[in-house]
Order: sequence, then C-alpha cells, then structure tokens
Amino acid sequence: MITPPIPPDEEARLQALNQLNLLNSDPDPALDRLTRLAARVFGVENALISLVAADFQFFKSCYGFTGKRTARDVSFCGHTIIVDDLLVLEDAREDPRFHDNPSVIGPPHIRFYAGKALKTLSGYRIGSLCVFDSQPRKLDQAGIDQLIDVAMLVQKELHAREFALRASLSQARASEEIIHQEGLFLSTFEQAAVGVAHLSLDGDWLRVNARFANLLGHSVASLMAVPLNELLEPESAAHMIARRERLINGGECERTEEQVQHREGHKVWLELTYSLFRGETGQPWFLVLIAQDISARKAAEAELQALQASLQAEIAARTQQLTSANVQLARALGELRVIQDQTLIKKRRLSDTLDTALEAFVGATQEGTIVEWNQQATETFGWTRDEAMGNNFADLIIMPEHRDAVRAAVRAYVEFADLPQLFERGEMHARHKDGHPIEVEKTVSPIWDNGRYLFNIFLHDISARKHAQAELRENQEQLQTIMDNVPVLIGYVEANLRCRYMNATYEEWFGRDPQLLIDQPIPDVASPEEWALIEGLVRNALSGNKSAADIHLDTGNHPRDVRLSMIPDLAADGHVRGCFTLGVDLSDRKRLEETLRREAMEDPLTGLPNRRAILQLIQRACERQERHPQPLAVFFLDLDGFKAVNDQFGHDAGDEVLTTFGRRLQTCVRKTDSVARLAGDEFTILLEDLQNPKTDATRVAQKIVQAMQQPFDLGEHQITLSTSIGIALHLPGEPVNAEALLSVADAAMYEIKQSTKNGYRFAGPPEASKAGS
Ligand SMILES: Nc1nc2c(ncn2[C@@H]2O[C@H](COP(=O)(O)OP(=O)(O)OP(=O)(O)O)[C@@H](O)[C@H]2O)c(=O)[nH]1
Repeated sequence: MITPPIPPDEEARLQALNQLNLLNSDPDPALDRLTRLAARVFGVENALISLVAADFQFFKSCYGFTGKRTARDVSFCGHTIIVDDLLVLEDAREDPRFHDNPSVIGPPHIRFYAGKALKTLSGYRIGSLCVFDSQPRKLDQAGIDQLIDVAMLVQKELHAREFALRASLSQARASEEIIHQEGLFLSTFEQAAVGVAHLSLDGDWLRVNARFANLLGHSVASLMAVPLNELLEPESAAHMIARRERLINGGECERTEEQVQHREGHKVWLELTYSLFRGETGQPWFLVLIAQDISARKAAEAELQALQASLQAEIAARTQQLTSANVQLARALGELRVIQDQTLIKKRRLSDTLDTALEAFVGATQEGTIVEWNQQATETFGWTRDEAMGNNFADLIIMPEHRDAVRAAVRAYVEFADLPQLFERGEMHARHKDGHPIEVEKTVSPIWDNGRYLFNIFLHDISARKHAQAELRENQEQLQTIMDNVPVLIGYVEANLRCRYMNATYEEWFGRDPQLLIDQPIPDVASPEEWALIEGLVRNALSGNKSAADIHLDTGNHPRDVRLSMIPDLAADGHVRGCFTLGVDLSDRKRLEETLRREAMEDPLTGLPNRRAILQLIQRACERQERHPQPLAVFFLDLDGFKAVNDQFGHDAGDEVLTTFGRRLQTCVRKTDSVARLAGDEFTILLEDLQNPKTDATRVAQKIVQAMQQPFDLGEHQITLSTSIGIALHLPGEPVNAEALLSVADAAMYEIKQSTKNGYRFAGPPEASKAGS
C-alpha cells in the first residue's frame, strides 16, 4: 500500500476547506441527492462525497456506505485529489497503491473505484466525488463523462455555499469599512480645530460643529435656531447671498473676515471661508463654511462631547440598519452600493473640508506612513501631496533631532496605550522641505482603525506669531536695559497700591532688590516714614492728577533730595489703571546750589558774611524797623597800617591778622549783631535793636578800640594794630538804603583815618562825632 502523497498547496488547501465549515457538518439533502444519483447512474453499491482533512477524510454525503470518516493515509480520495483527471481502478487488488488497503482486503472489499477531485472557487482540491463497488468493473468514456458531470453538479453545490459564505464575509467587511469611514469623517469634523458648518443652498444650517457654535457663545442647537444672516451685519448678510450665488454658478471658494454677533451681545471677529460641495454629477449639494476666531482661539470640548454622543448614536443606528441589510445577498448588495455612494460623498466632504482647512492636516499610520495630506500641509511644509503620500511623516516634517522622541511617543501609544505629552495640544518645531524649522501648534488624535491606529495630526504654522513675540521681547529687553541704566528711579504702582515694576536704580538707592517689591502693597514694603512722605502723592496720582514734590529720603547709603513725580496711567475709558513713578536725585544739584549760595554771600578767608551779604542784612534790618521801630547802627572799620604787616611779615601773616581781627570784632558784639568783611582790611558791623543809639554804638566802638590793644600773635612775632571806625546811625522812619548808609559810615571812617586814626567817629555834624582812642 502506498499512502497518499501531500499536495504542494496543502496548507492553503486546508485553510480553504476549513473556511467552508463543512467538516463534521450535518448531512445535506441536496448533496445526498447527488450521491444517490451517482450510485444509480453507475449502478454501483456505494457513492461518496469525501472531504480530505489534514489526517482524516470526512464523508459529507454517503450512499450505501455507512461510515463517517476514515484515516487519510488509507484513503482512496487522498490519491484522487492529487491526480489531474479521474482516478479509475477497475480492480483495486491489481494496483500497488491499494492491493493491501484495509478497505480492499476487508470490508467493504473495494474492487472497482472511480473518483473525481472537487475544487473550491479558488481551485483548491478539497475532496472528491467517488463511486465504488465490491465487484471489478470497466469504465468507458461515456461513464467517465457522466462521472465528471455529476462531480461538476456536486462542485456547483459546494461553490454555491462558498459563494454565499464569501458574500456574507464581503458584506461584513463592507459594513466595517462604512462604519470606519463614518467614524473618520465624524471624528475629523468634530475634532477640527476650526469651526465648520454645512449650509443648505438657501443658507439654512444643516450641520454645525461645536467649535463653530462655541466661537459665538452658542450651543450647536441654539446657534442652529438663529438664521446665519441675523448673526451678520446687514451689509455682510447681503454679501453672503451674493457669495452663495457666485459659488453655485461655479465661482471659486471665498474667504472673508466678518464681525459676527456673539450670544452675549458683543461682536466676534471671524475669518469665514465659503465653499460649495457638489454631488457626483456636479449638481450643487450644500455649502461648507469654515470659521476661525482670528482674535483668540477657544477650546470647545464640552460642546464637542454632546455632539459626539449624538453622532455616535447615529453611527449605532446606521450600523443596525446595515446589519439587517445582510438578510438577502442581492438586497444587501444593492444597499451596499447605496452606502458606498454615501461613503464616497462623505469621503469627498471630508476631503473638501480638509482641503479648505486653514491648518495643515496629516494622516499617518502607526508606522508613520502618510495617508492624508491636505492643501494647507503643502503650503506649510512645501511638499506636494504626491511627494508626501506614502513617505514617513517623521522623516518628512520633523526636525532630525526630534524624530526619535516622536517615534518613541507613537510606540508608547501603540504598545501601552500610554498617552504621551507629545500628543497634547502644544507647540513644536516642524521641518520645511527646504530644511528650515517651522514653529507649529499641533493637535494629535489617534483613531482605532481596523486593528491598528491612525493618527490625525493638525499643524498650524505659528512662525509669524513667534517672530512677533520675539521682537516684542527684544524691544522690552532693550527698554528694560534703558530703564535700568537711566539714573532715575522708575516704577509703576497699580490702582490697588501694589508695585508692578521698579527699575535697577531702586537697588542703587536703597540697597534692596527691586524684585522683592513686585506685587507687594507699597504701604507694606515702605517704612512708615517713607509711606508718610509719598502717600499723598500716590493717592493724588491714583485719583487722576499729576503730582510732584521735592522730598528728602533716607535711602540707606546716604540721604537724598529727590524730585518725585507721579503720573496717572489712564485707560481709554478714563479710569485710572495705576501710576508711573519718576524719582530724580537732586542731591548733587542742591549741594552745588548751597556752595554757590555760600560762596556768593561769604568771605572765603574769614568765613564772615561778605559785602553783598551785609548789604542784604542792613537792608532787611532797615525794613524790619517799620514793624519794630528800634534804631540801628552801621560801623565801617579799616585797620591802620595793615599794609606794613604784609610787607614785613608776608601775606600769610596778613591773612592771620585779618582772620583774628574778624573774630575779635565778633567778641565785641551781641550774637544777634552781624560782623562782615567788605574787602582787604575793611570790615562792617551791623548793630540792631538799639535803645539809645548813640550811647550803645559808642560803647561798642570803645570796646573795639580797647580790644585792639591786645597784640596779634604771629608766631615768633607779636604786633599791635589799631583800627579806624566810622559810624552811621539809622532811625525808624528814615529812608531805607543800605548802600547809602554804608557810604555814610565809610565817609565817617575816612575822616577819622585822616585825623587821628585809632578811634571812632559818628557821621553827621562834627560836634556829634568824637574820636576816641
Ligand atoms: N594779607 C592780606 N592782605 C590784603 C588782603 N586784601 C588786601 N590786602 C592788603 O591790605 C592792604 C590794605 O591797604 P591800606 O588799608 O591802604 O593800607 P594801610 O597800611 O592799612 O593804610 P591805612 O589804612 O591808611 O592805615 C593792602 O596792602 C592790600 O594789599 C588780604 O586778603 N590778605
């Protein structure tokens, strides 16, 4: 006996057989009729339809023979399925393959055997139709043809089952594809980062995504309750009608910027893109309206949630419809055609929506292969759709240094369902075709698609925005540098008295970090003394008035005289947002002024008031007499023989004498009186509040003359000098002229100098004056 050989396509053959679900199945009346027919046609005892499995053969239909299965290695049919034609044995005992086969040497004692292989629609030989008998027989050509005919009938029955099975499988796959496409469309429609709406040709809402409604402060339902033209300015509504007409008449998609009514009453600036969706025959179906908030982007997840739920219910309902459509193949095929048309429309709607989107859209498989690429992606990255499709998205649009991270993120998601940070809405660097980096805002949405993930990636080019932000930052830094380097204290106080800014001058003045002030209430960070100094100014400025004052600040290092100015920061509506603070250090200027003032009024050698100062003092004293009518006296003094001191002892010795003379004069008068040096060795004394002018003046003059008797100490030498004194009295009511009064005293001094020197003389008639020594 020879065991049946294994066919070369065994594995595929067994798979085809298993898919038919016929092994070990119940008898089939149609097949039983055919085996009965075969036995009768050939007048044999037995007819079988056998299916050859991996290690047994199963008798799907038997006529005569009563077994259900036998081992494959003793089977006749195992041989039948490997021959191209029929296997015909007139007497099995004479064939080396079968002469000792258990079915030959034992029951059913097969002698005659004729079998024809049965093939599946794909050509796999899964079994055979055979007839056999316990008596040897011959089979002529007519018999062979008949056996082939009956085998073809059996094969046709099997094909009918296979066809039904395939149709059922194909229907199931088509249903899955429709559900998938529906899900893809809805997911994209709802996840679009822009507002999307479909409008009837009359401009009525058909479908609005939550993003669109959210832009206008509406829910989808409430927005759809308001006609679009009522949301627009009257002029814009008229334009919209004209725009619709143009699109219907074949015009290109149009983009416009409109002020649209927000539900809360204000207007929102939106960029609106109108396009038209046409059916397969070109007839206009509906309008697609894309809206983008061009003032600010706002999330709308909450609204999306509700709409998604209703759309999912719609998917479930449709799935139910499709399931019931599987009852009859013909009907199912018809419905399939309809649904395929709908799928096509939705695909085109999706594709149109994506192509008019203002964001780049890239669809990629979990291996990274690009399967979707819209027009905006071409504009953003430079690759045409044809160039991009089929390529790896990381290689194409991710900067080389980020590719490993992106691939790891995708792997983490696919293998562990771990949602990496990379998928969150955020910013990243993408890569242009020419290699330069593009800053983009990304949204990544994984979708479960038929046993694997697809990634929907929305990318929005934000390079221009980033560039503007960088420029702004640079300008702010430049401004900050200037502010920190001007020798002026600059700050900003908010209306709630909190400090928002203080420049580096603050640290220079107070030795404290200005950052410690930021956001702190000024009354808390200033000392009580400082706050008392500036509170009035700050509050005045915060009530809208400019204010300035010179204040004396104890700034730690050293006290400063500061000119503090407060300028209110007024908003466009007139309310006060805060105030700018400018502090200019006047200390140096004040010191200089003081020096100049002193130098203008003081004699540098003796430190006594100079000529200008004593003239002012005399003038004011005379003016005071109007309120306090007390007489005063002016002395004009000149040292006698002073020139000789210089000549004999030198100029320094002369200076010493002058200084000592000044001090000596001060000891002769009251603290309220004034001693001044006019020039050279000329001095002046102003005596005020005299009771008896002449007597009082005489007493002072004599005191001076006496004081001059004391020698001047010049180191190794001592000298004695005298002075000549002219005295002018001024009584209340007399004309006020300091220069004239001084001249009068000078003239009196001159007279005594010309006569005796070393004495005093009153101005006026000779008898009123007296020389004293
Ligand atoms: N050491 C010194 N000498 C001065 C200063 N200013 C003026 N002199 C000198 O003071 C002298 C004053 O001159 P006079 O008053 O004419 O000389 P005198 O010797 O006092 O003459 P009589 O007044 O007539 O007694 C001059 O020699 C000046 O050069 C000064 O600031 N220091």
